Amino acid sequence: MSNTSIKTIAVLCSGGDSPGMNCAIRAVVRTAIGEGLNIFGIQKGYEGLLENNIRELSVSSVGNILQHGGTVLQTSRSKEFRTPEGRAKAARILRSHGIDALVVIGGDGSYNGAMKLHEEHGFPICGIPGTIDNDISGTDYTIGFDTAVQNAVDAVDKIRDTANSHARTFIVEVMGRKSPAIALKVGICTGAENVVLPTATIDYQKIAGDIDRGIKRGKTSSIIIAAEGEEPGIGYLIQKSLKEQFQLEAHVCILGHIQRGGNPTPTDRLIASQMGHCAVKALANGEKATATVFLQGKVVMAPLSTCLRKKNEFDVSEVELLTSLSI
Ligand SMILES: Nc1ncnc2c1ncn2[C@@H]1O[C@H](COP(=O)(O)OP(=O)(O)O)[C@@H](O)[C@H]1O
Ligand SMILES: O=P(O)(O)OC[C@H]1O[C@](O)(COP(=O)(O)O)[C@@H](O)[C@@H]1O
Ligand SMILES: [Mg+2]
Repeated sequence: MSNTSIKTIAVLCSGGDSPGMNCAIRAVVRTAIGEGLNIFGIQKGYEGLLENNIRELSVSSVGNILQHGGTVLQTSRSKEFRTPEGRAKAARILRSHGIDALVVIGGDGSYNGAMKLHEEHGFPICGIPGTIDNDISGTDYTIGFDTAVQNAVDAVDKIRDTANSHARTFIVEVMGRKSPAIALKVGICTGAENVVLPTATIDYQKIAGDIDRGIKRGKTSSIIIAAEGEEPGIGYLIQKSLKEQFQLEAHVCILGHIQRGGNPTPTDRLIASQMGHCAVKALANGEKATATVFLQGKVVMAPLSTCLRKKNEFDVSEVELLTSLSI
């Protein structure tokens, strides 16, 4: 049972959806009810909150959802919530339902919004990291990353089949904005000849040299994994440069949103369930501004303030691994 004055919690998803969000929602709802709390679902993230799109949830509202990708609560990106006036309106709407704490499932942007809501209006907040990009500071893992990598690896394996049959080079563009995480992991797991990361300058000479060396030693295909960067389409720029500078022909495949859908992997289901459970326990225990994080293989709590930064650093040893295995 809750040992604070908190009686009613609400949960929302915000930013890009990610597979496993439904597992987190289910865990939040069922843990809250187990703690004797009322639990509300806010539809469509901060935008839905500002439209008062809120309903009470029950144990059965979240039945039969954990195996599905996407989010039953839906999600959004909201300009209005970025303004102090928007957040004041959100606070008024939350209070009108008797809601006294909020669980936000989302990425670094959603966390920054939640932190402001806490600082400006005193709402206790607990964040659950949900984004395929694995780019939130303070946590080794964000829900959906494993499924997105799995989806991309499946796709690249298929591309490899046709690339081999025609002796072709493919540039496969993966999601992740400024985060190198998906590109690097997919590159290692598919035996890519090269990975182009969002923060690095592109070394076309090296890419062309690697492809040429591979062909000379009898390789029948080459795959370059490119992280999309701020906007999709970098694959076509790489294609153009390889053609113009080295007369090298390459095909482009942008995997896009296919990476973000589909049934969550067991890893995502497990971590999301643990995080949803811990988030409610933390609020029920009187925590004011925390987030669930995954550190050293365990779900634990951390101050929300340590999770507000977008993470785009990567482990150099992973690049070394990829490079040394793709000779
Ligand atoms: N600095 C901020 N201040 C207030 N709200 C923000 C801020 N950054 C993001 N948000 C809110 O969070 C939403 C989701 O952020 P976004 O960066 O798109 O996704 P993610 O949370 O997945 O990183 C935004 O549409 C906006 O409403
Ligand atoms: O949904 P949109 O607007 O197409 O955004 C695509 C972006 O969303 C993501 O899938 C996830 O981003 P967030 O989780 O930070 O919102 C990125 O990998 C991708 O660049
Ligand atoms: Mg983000």
